[in-house]
Amino acid sequence: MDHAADAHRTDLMTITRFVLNEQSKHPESRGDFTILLSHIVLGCKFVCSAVNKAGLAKLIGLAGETNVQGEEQKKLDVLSNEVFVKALVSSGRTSILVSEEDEEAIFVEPKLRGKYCVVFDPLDGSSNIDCGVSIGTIFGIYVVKDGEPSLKDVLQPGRKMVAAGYCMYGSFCTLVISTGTGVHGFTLDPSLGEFILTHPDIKIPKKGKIYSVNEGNAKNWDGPTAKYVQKCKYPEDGSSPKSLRYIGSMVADVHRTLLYGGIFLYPADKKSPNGKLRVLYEVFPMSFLLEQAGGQSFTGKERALDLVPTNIHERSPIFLGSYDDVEEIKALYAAEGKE
Ligand SMILES: O=P(O)(O)OC[C@H]1O[C@](O)(COP(=O)(O)O)[C@@H](O)[C@@H]1O
Ligand SMILES: [Mg+2]
Ligand SMILES: [Mg+2]
Repeated sequence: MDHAADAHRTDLMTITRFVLNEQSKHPESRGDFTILLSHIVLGCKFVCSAVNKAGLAKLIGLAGETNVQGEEQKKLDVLSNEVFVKALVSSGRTSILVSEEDEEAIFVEPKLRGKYCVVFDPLDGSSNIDCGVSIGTIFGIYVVKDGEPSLKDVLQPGRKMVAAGYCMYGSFCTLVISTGTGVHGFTLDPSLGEFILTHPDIKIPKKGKIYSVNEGNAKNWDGPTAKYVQKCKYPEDGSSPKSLRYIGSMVADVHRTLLYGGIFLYPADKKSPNGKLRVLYEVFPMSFLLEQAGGQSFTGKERALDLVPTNIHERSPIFLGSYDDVEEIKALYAAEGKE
């Protein structure tokens, strides 16, 4: 799809108009989701602005340090967490929040409660903050069951999410979301302060030419991962080797995978048998988006969205990307099971 040409046809569709259009397809809807999303969008704009100023404002000092005015400086991930917690609580549409930055789930006080639970990584790619490389925010949304909210509302398989998305703070600011009817990408116009639909109905290429993994962990990989990466470099069918791209920010690596195709891996290894990435606010939202775009996501054992987490910061190995590329790694794990 020619996204540049499509951007013209979208007639300056802002994210607010887009979500209101979606809402009008559900006559029973009372606009709760639209309000929640507008608060998430506000959080993204706020963090985007802080990220853009970080190099100058010395926001990237260590948490607890003081700046020249004697004010306490906050690390960007601490600041981003505060921004999102405030934005989500003040929406009046959430009951439970799970953030990478908070050890415990946050239960919203009864008078501000609403029907959603939001799981999020307020700032993903922390190792890239200080050098100005793309970082992002990842979020997933569940509906809270009736009655007193409890951890059971969040410890659910990823397929139960009603929406997921991420915002990438890169050379421009991009917000990618899915409410279960395809994946749509918006780009922030800084002069308008509006996210404009630039990438409607994103579909990941069926097969890609890029693999993305931290190869520094290779000596500890299991057989199927090692075999897969070997095949990327030395294809047995005589085709060209895949290119390696690895930014080290999941948001940026997954965004490129979504647009260009290929595979992103954060596998298990001998040192980290559950991999590194967190199920609720990294693996699930990205898997939801990739499936909605026509790709796949696999843990080495099962479809990632079928996992049932038992604690809020649980980790899982992850292989996600183009349908055919993920099929190949699935076949290698299936073959290992038969050896
Ligand atoms: O440095 P490594 O081990 O390759 O890990 C990179 C991964 O770690 C992360 O930075 C973890 O996320 P946080 O920065 O939110 O902790 C991912 O964005 C990225 O995919
Ligand atoms: Mg992260
Ligand atoms: Mg983080």
